[in-house]
Amino acid sequence: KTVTPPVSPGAIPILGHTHRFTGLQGIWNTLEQISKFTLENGGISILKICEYKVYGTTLGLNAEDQTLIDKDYAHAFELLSFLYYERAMKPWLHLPFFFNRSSLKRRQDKLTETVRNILNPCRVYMFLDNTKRRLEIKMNAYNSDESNDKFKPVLNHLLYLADEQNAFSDTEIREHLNTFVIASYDTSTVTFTLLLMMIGWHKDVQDRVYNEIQEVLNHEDRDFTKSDLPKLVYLEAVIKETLRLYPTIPYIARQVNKDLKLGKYTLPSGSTCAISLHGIHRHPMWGPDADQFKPDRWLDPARLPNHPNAFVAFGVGKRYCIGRQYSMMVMKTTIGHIVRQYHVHSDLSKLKFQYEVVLQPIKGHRITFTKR
Ligand code: HEM
Repeated sequence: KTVTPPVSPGAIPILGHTHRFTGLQGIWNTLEQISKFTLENGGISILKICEYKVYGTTLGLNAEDQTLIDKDYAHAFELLSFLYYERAMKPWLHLPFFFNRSSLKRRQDKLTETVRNILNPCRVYMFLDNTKRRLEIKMNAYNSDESNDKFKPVLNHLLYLADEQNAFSDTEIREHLNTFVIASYDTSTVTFTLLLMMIGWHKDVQDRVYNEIQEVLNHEDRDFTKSDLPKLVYLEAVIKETLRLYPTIPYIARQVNKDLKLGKYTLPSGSTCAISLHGIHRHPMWGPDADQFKPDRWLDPARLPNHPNAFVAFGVGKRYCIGRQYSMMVMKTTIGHIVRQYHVHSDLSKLKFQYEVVLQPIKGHRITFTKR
């Protein structure tokens, strides 16, 4: 489904997280390009931007390259995530006996196969200029100066380690790439959408974000540098508060490997345990205003719960999100660029979600930009 809202003069409609994979083509490296494209076409999908970031950083693909993993790969992932949710909602399918005989299992196997075949390292090799040549050129450029800041896609690292140190098989490379893509694109998209919704609705918050950015950049028209990002303290508080109220992954799961006593209950060894991150973030330890959006709480340690796992939007323990730091940088930079140039508008009262593996805004997530 491609949803294209009407363009009203002076306003730039951005489709929040509309139906994924809208079929729009194009890459937007800068907001100028985004807004130009938006105005010409009536709307863009935030997902498309995040998708580009993910494919770019994971695989090093540019605009032309992306055709390799366009609709089939993306669509298969989307459906897989939905099937996972469908199984979770049907307790009888939790039992392997029923699940293995179900049409859901057959669909899952087929989609898994699609994903496997598309992101086959051999095909990625071929795609990167038909041979490894381009990859080698890239790697030489990177290796010649370790201290430079040049961007290295994950794929380059993996292939390099595989070739030079025999560290990974093709299958392992493929599985790692899949993990990166699936763990990063939808989470980033939804978080980005929610952030825009929050600052679009809370004008006072948006003004403070804007003022902080102007101060950190010294009112100069320049890009952010690495050293600017830690200074965006209020913006970080806004990001955390958004993720606290709406953890993009509302539940995580763990396998219980020995009987675990919790109060008067025992979780038996071998069972799978779902942990509600949403529940932890709304727990009374956050105070009577746990349900309210108050970024200021992050600026005063005395207002935060005295528990190391009170904020778990990026998970907890050994399987904690490895993209956390990166995500914070991306969110700060992207929101920073948008707020510098645009007023953001949204209507939070109409926002509706659906629980899937990643929380899905399904209604009321229209975001509008007007030029400052
Ligand atoms: C705002 C964006 C993101 C959120 C909210 C998020 C959240 C999470 C959560 C809740 C987990 C599960 C941790 C657990 O089970 O305890 C996770 C795992 C993971 N995330 Fe993220 N994530 C985000 C972005 C990213 C990005 C951009 C990447 C890649 C660069 C990434 C890579 C991963 C990987 C590889 C795992 C699996 C780690 C493991 O099982 O050891 N994530 N993430």
